[in-house]
Amino acid sequence: PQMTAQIGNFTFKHLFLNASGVYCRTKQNLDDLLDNQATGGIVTKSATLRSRKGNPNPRYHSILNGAGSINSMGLPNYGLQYYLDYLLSKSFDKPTILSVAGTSFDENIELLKQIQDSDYQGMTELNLSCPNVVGKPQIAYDFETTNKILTEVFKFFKKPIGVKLPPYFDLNHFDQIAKILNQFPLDHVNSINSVGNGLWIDIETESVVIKPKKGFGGIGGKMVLPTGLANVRALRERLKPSIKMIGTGGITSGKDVFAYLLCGADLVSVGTQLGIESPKIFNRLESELAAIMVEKGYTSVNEFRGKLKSLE
Ligand SMILES: O=C(O)c1[nH]c(=O)[nH]c(=O)c1Cl
Repeated sequence: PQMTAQIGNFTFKHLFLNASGVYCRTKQNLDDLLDNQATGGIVTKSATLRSRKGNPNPRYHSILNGAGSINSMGLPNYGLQYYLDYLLSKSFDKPTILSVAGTSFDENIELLKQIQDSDYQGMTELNLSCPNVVGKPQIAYDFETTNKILTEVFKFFKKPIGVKLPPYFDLNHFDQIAKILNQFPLDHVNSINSVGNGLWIDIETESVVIKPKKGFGGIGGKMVLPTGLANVRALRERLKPSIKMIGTGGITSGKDVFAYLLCGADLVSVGTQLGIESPKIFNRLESELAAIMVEKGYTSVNEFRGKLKSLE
């Protein structure tokens, strides 16, 4: 069955991406993802201008035997130049998405200016939703600042760009963020990032399980699937068709991928479960999705993408 997607001028021959931050910090990670035949493209760890060590360990913990994850990594990455060098070091047979996350308004602008002035011709994703930089709010929860940043960006940035959003939990917030995003020539929206500032406790030790922020961190994995589905569905219904959708959050099976496609996702990305299973997960997800499509008599994802039924 035909499982492909298009974002702007980029054709994805497979529907699967890594979620930024998982299995994508090093050039070796990115090559492993690239070499996997079931990945449609690759996404880098969000880059800052300079290399960052990130928050102190322990900063990641698996919850309830892999039902979820909590992380407060703190944006550890090798800096924009490292990822640009990698992306300019060879030609790629799949689309690449360079994720960036400045820790200030000015850093976000400078990151994008350097990408605009570089020879990089792939896709860029502005991460507006990192929940783990101590003292910094998630930009996309501040609608005015989000509008201000995107207004400034589109004065000079002419290459393909999308945004990574945090989960919203209020229908009016979906209305507000969609109204802002619809004003800009965005290629895509990627929803959701981790559910910010959860807390996990070890009953034995009567302690939190990660060190940064007194144990508070972003929640990912299966337990955030309902939130991810809702955000993709709500944003798809509100965003103009030219803004394509990457569905992220809690994918562990072909059924979850099918659900995201029904909500309108063009592509999906996998984080927590990728960290557990390594890139071979993409082969499993693709064959599970194909089996569901065959069983239902679908020959192309276009026959059911975005066609989630309500109960009339
Ligand atoms: O702590 C992190 O590095 C991190 N962790 C997340 O769960 N989402 C993000 O966007 C980032 Cl930037």
